[in-house]
Amino acid sequence: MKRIAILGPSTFSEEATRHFLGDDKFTYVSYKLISEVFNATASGETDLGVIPIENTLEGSVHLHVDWLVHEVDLPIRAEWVFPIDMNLIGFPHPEGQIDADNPYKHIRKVLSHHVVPAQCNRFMKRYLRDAEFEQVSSTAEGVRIVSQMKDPSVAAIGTAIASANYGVPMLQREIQDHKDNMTRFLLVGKEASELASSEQMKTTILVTLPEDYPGALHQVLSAFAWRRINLSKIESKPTKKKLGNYYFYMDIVGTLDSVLLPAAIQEIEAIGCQVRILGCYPSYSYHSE
Ligand SMILES: O=C(O)C(=O)Cc1ccccc1
Repeated sequence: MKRIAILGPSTFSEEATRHFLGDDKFTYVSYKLISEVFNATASGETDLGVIPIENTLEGSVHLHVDWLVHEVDLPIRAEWVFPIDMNLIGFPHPEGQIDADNPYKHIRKVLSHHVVPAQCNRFMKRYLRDAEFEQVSSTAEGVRIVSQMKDPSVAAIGTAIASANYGVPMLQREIQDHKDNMTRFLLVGKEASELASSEQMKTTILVTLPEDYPGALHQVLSAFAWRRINLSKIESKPTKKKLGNYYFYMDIVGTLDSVLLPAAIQEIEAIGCQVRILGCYPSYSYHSE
């Protein structure tokens, strides 16, 4: 059985991965830090790794994109999108509600993963105004700490599974700003995975433009445009080598097995762009069970 590294246990990554890949074909190996997920997969300790990469409200998880681009050489093998329901998890105040307007007034500190506050902004402004946010390595780690502290003034935001597994009560379900809060996950690994094919294939490339070439980005985009190749994402990111130097991270709808996409890539290389292919992989959309 293939081994898959995930941030976990009882995280959104685990929920999303079990939903898509099931429980019988893979062994899931939990790591506390996302850097450990990358390193385990790069060193061969696991065959594959799962990385949360982008959220509807927050956009890219920059730290994870940086790891993928700068720290490891792990091709993308699949992607899927999963709805994320954030939950407030903690102990109620022993004397009951201390403020008539706010049942969570007793909470002074909230622990969670760093991408969480942007997804629960409205709820936190309304009910957790006096609470300090403390970043921990995963949502489940926050719930684990709360379970040990048993202090009602410290709560966490995480999965329903973490609440059940760590025995910390669910104070309020679905506190995310938008009902359709989605996160995109990537499966990465050195070896091709034997996953079910998807009708939608995607290719991710990084493009560095030649310096002093006016209109280079326009030419890159037109190489895709006139072939009617769709880009589903384009983001500029610093190269980290020199201030003001950027590369473009592009998700392209299409496969390298086609005629058109390799031709477009050749065309942009011909104008002096550097192209690195991060992966060509099936993209799965979400279907509720
Ligand atoms: O900490 C987790 O539960 C994760 O899997 C990372 C994460 C956090 C918030 C939304 C999606 C993924």
